[in-house]
Amino acid sequence: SYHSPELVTPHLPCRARTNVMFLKTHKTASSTILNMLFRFTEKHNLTIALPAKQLVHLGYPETFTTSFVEEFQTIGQNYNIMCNHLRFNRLEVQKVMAENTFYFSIVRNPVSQLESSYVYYKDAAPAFRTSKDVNEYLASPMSYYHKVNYKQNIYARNNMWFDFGYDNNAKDDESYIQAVLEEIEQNFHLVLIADYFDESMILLKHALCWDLDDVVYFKLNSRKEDTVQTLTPESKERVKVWCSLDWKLYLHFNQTFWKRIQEIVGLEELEKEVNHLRARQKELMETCLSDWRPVEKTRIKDKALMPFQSGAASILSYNLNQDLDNKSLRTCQKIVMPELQYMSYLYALQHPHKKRKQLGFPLFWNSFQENKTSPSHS
Ligand SMILES: Nc1ncnc2c1ncn2[C@@H]1O[C@H](COP(=O)(O)OS(=O)(=O)O)[C@@H](OP(=O)(O)O)[C@H]1O
Repeated sequence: SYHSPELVTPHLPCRARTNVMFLKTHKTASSTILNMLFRFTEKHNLTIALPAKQLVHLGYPETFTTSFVEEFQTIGQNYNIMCNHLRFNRLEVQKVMAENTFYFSIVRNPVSQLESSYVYYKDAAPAFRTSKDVNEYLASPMSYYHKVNYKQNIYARNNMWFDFGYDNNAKDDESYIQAVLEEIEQNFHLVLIADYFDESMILLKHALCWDLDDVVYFKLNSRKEDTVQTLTPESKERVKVWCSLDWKLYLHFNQTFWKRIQEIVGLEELEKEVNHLRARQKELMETCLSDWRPVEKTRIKDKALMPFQSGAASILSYNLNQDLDNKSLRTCQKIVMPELQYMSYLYALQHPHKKRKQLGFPLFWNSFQENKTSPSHS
């Protein structure tokens, strides 16, 4: 039988990794991970590579270059964390991240990923805009997806493949796909699976030598039930053909994911730790939230916690408990804070002399300032 070194020396000491690059793919639970990495950045006082000037992403959908990073000219290859949306390009990313950086990403079953993408990017992608619903789109994608719109249609086909830096319209060729998968294996230490999110968090925790609290999260960017479209069984099969590059990407990394779980964690330990994670999450939700579940935008009391809305999706968020002490309030605010708000908050902290991000949200920054001194703010 297999003897890991842990059996001999029970708690092999390890040090938390603090140089981490996360490739934020689209509609894959990546905002939930970004929030986690933002909190980790603050906890350890790390330097994070944020979008330059008034950018909200690191140049996406353009291929990443260092010019998209705020103050790269002065900070150089000394960033600890990078996790905002970007289209991956190893050589340029390496110029930003410290030598011993841990690279990871996440993929999701393309069937649900595409449906989520369809609703969220309904207005942004011409192929989605001109079709009635996702089933109609999948019945004959080529009648909505045209070459002239390739650039705006990145969300409409093999979007994850595109995010990793590859051609999302490439031919489904076995040796090409193999070569890409091998390259991704080389560039990334770990690829997580959104469909097994809690298991992913435990694997990440082990790989990075982090604490349980570092991977505790509230689900962000989820949709109101009635904006989720139901795929017919035929549509589900069609996604696997229409997005065959993403489908093969997913199949491959789903396999490596479970191999890594067995090597690093073990199934028994995994179950135990997933239960711990869920218990801790529940505990935090009871402390932090006034409504147990996420609520839709019209019911969000603090406008500063309103998530960005897009397409035909109704994106949910949380209402905080009104009587939190200062310390809990700060913890709770951060764990529910939507991407754009948290990004511009960190930007103001790390680049105090630069012009603040103009997000067009109602006095979001002031609202957080007020919250610090007046916990009963609503
Ligand atoms: N923890 C966890 N577990 C499982 N699924 C989760 C989790 N967190 C977010 N989500 C789902 O991920 C979808 C949002 O993805 P992203 O945050 O990557 O979207 S975005 O590209 O940044 O806009 C969105 O999917 P849909 O609800 O299908 O749209 C979220 O519900």
